[in-house]
Amino acid sequence: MSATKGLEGIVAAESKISSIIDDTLTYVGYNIDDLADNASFEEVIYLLWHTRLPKADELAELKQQLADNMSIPQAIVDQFKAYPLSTVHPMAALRTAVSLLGVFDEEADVMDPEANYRKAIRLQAKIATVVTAFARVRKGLEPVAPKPELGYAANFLYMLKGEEPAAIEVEAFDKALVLHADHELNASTFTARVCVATLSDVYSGVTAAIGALKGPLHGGANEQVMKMLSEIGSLDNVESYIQTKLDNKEKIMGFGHRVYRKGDPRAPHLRVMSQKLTELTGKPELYEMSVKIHDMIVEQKKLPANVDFFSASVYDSLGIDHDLFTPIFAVSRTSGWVAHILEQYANNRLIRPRAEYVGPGMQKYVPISER
Ligand SMILES: CC(=O)SCCNC(=O)CCNC(=O)[C@H](O)C(C)(C)COP(=O)(O)OP(=O)(O)OC[C@H]1O[C@@H](n2cnc3c(N)ncnc32)[C@H](O)[C@@H]1OP(=O)(O)O
Ligand SMILES: O=C([O-])CC(=O)C(=O)O
Repeated sequence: MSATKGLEGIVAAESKISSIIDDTLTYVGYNIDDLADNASFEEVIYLLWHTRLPKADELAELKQQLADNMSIPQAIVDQFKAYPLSTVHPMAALRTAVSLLGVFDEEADVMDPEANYRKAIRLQAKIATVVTAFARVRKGLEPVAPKPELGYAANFLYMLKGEEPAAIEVEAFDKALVLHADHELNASTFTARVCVATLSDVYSGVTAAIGALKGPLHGGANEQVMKMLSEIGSLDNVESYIQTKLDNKEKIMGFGHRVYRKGDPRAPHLRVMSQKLTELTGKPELYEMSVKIHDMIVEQKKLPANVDFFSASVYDSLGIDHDLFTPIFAVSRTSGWVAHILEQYANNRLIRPRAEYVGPGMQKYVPISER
């Protein structure tokens, strides 16, 4: 037995949900470019959960179900108020709150497919409220109740800021949600599947996935990209900052990918949005800096940008706090996690690989007094 470091190239599950073949990403066979340009996030949720696009009445029903389930237990808001708010990261708050949602869901451990689907809707609906409520509570503000007549993306921005977003903001945010919704067997989705393959519950699977997404090698990279852009500060500083990092053999966040070689097909969509939004908000330098970084990394490291690189300047342009970028990724990816969890339950087998033992050979126990 010999180990493959990082399970690179190992096919660990069959899935009908999304595929990456020759650098092309599809959700259920629909090209991500097509979906990014045409589908709403709610349509994508339906697609991932039912492996087909919804008809008009089915989409209306899902939107209604999401709107009806957005409120969260007051106990979660009260918990937030008790946190050390100046230091707690929103991803830690989210991880804990999703676990708490499970505590308050009477059906949490009911394992039939209908109950699991109802939980999927509740979780997808409430996770937007959880993230926005935490974002407000830590600023000493009260959470804003969702408006049932708004779509998912608009409601998120409304609950975050307390005012209805402009159409262009909704369009950009909705597209970002579509682009982040699913991605084959990425680290957090794999984590979710491993968790529920023990027949643990949906909330445990998503809580585990949030923990995996939090790391800077995965979803946490978008916040780190913004940190880097803020540190660089101006177009003039890009070259020396990036060159120093490269000379020191440091990783540049938002670049590289385990699966894509030619490039992440989501990045060009985010790049276009970044250009448009930074111009609109009067911060075109942020986009120009991003492009300069991009060109240096592509030229010197031959590494293309991944989904996290241009999303940073997109979310910044939408006036979103930088440490909320990864929680927003989680809000979108919940749709994919849940799709994979339901798929895992439908054809389950415990996921239990082996480890190649590389420690010492057989040893004889030595009493503590003789060590
Ligand atoms: C949503 C997402 O999760 S997308 C990914 C988000 N993560 C990031 O943007 C973090 C930065 N990128 C990375 O760390 C990596 O590219 C990963 C984690 C995404 C993929 O990692 P892996 O497939 O394991 O590649 P690995 O980390 O082994 O890198 C291979 C080589 O490329 C280099 N490399 C990879 N990414 C980068 C980068 N962003 N900057 C500089 N060098 C890099 C590594 O240093 C390594 O070089 P070496 O062979 O000389 O040691
Ligand atoms: O697939 C991966 O390894 C990471 C990624 O891009 C994602 O989860 O969107």
